[in-house]
Amino acid sequence: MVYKSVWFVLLLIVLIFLALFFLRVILFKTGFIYTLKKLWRIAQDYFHVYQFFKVPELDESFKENQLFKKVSLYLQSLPSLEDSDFTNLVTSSGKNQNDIVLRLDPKQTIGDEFLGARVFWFHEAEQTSDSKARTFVLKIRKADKRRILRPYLQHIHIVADEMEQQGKRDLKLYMNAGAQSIGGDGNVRWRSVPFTHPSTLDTIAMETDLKNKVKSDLESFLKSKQYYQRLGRVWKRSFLLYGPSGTGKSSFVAALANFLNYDVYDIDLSNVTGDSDLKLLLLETTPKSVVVIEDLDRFLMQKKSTGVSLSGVLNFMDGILNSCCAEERIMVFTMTSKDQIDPSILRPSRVDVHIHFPLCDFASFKVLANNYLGVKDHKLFPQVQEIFDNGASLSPAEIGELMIANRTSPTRAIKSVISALQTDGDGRGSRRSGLSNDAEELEERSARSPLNDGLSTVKDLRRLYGLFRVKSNAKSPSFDGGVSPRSER
Ligand SMILES: Nc1ncnc2c1ncn2[C@@H]1O[C@H](COP(=O)(O)OP(=O)(O)OP(=O)(O)O)[C@@H](O)[C@H]1O
Ligand SMILES: [Mg+2]
Repeated sequence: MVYKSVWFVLLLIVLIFLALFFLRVILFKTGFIYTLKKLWRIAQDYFHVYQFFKVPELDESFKENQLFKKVSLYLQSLPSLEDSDFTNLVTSSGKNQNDIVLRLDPKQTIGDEFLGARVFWFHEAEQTSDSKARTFVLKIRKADKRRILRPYLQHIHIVADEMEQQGKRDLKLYMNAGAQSIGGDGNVRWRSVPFTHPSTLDTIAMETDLKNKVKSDLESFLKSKQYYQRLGRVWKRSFLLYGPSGTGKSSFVAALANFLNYDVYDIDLSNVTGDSDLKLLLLETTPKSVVVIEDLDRFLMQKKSTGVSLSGVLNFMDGILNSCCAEERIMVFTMTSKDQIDPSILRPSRVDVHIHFPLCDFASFKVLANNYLGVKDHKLFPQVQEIFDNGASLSPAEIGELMIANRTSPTRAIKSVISALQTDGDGRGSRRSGLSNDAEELEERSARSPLNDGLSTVKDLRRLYGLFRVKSNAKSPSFDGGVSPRSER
């Protein structure tokens, strides 16, 4: 009898173990618990009163809503986005296109916890006449609203700003769309594309001292909000980049934007209808941006019939507008030479820093050789240095193109640069003086052993790319900056 009851107890224990095992499988390996939780939440939601707050992508004047950008960034950081039933995986539109980011699906709702309250986010896409306006909607319990709404929005700002500083924000390049696209529903002054220019301050061939000065100037600018406020000055910094074509002015603008993690607003003055249009363009830029006007000298000298006057440009540079919409902005103006420019453009405080971009010297050549050919030193370097010392020079763009065309062989690349410097490098310090004419060039090319089948001289390049070099002195680069700068004139 005792024997039988022992067997019975053992059987019972085994059965209980089996039952527990299957229960565990059912609960954890299936979605049973998850479904129960979800049903419980739906039941809870049903008995609460909610308020909805919309965050549209564009405001009433079709400007980008900054809060929309921040919410978009903030939602990417939420673990609930990753844990939700489904979400969108998209490749980043930023520099690293291999990055995969999570994006809220239009049919998706995700939750977030803040100060013990639960809030929800979802998307709402409204189809207008010619564009799809996106809106984020925040769903918050009425009982929690008064307590958490403001701190929650502040929290979003802080998290999004931190993510921006860590470079998680995809930069954008804005271009002024021109008169034809202004007016009407959904039309905007600025059109944007992802900004993916790879140029950095490290890849720019520039005197090391000057580069370090630029870096520390930018770093101190970023930290000086209070300082500028105390001085009663607008927190902005203006740069004038001047030098011959192909010396790296545009690449430097891109490098600035990458260094600061700022968007770029590229103003094409020939697309601006008049002074007021120019003002409105500036009004519609956002903080943390580099606003660029390229080839300002060419525009001012051509006096095109765009309606933009010199005073319009001056107002743009430092006018009353700055007080309301130029905070935390870098303004950059590029030109080939300051010689023909109206002195009022260059007056102190209108442009804070003047940077000269000269033709290549030996130091810049070495940076280019390292960047383009991966060569830090080479037996031909002394010969190159001698040619530079004798006064020959080309633009970094011309030297860079020769290096790209011959990149499979550093020796061939350097030889082609030497040959180009001797024939095209202003003729100074080479066997001939003055610029070679085409007959001499042909004669010389037939006598010269072919360095490669492709591009060997700068003339080839100029024919190919239509590069026209403006002659200038290959002086050492200069940096003229400071909060109260001097004009070099
Ligand atoms: N200082 C430099 N360092 C590195 N690369 C350079 C430099 N200057 C020119 N390059 C290379 O040459 C090309 C042309 O340069 P970029 O467009 O920046 O010249 P630019 O001064 O703006 O010319 P332009 O006045 O004609 O607009 C770029 O691809 C860039 O990589
Ligand atoms: Mg340029």
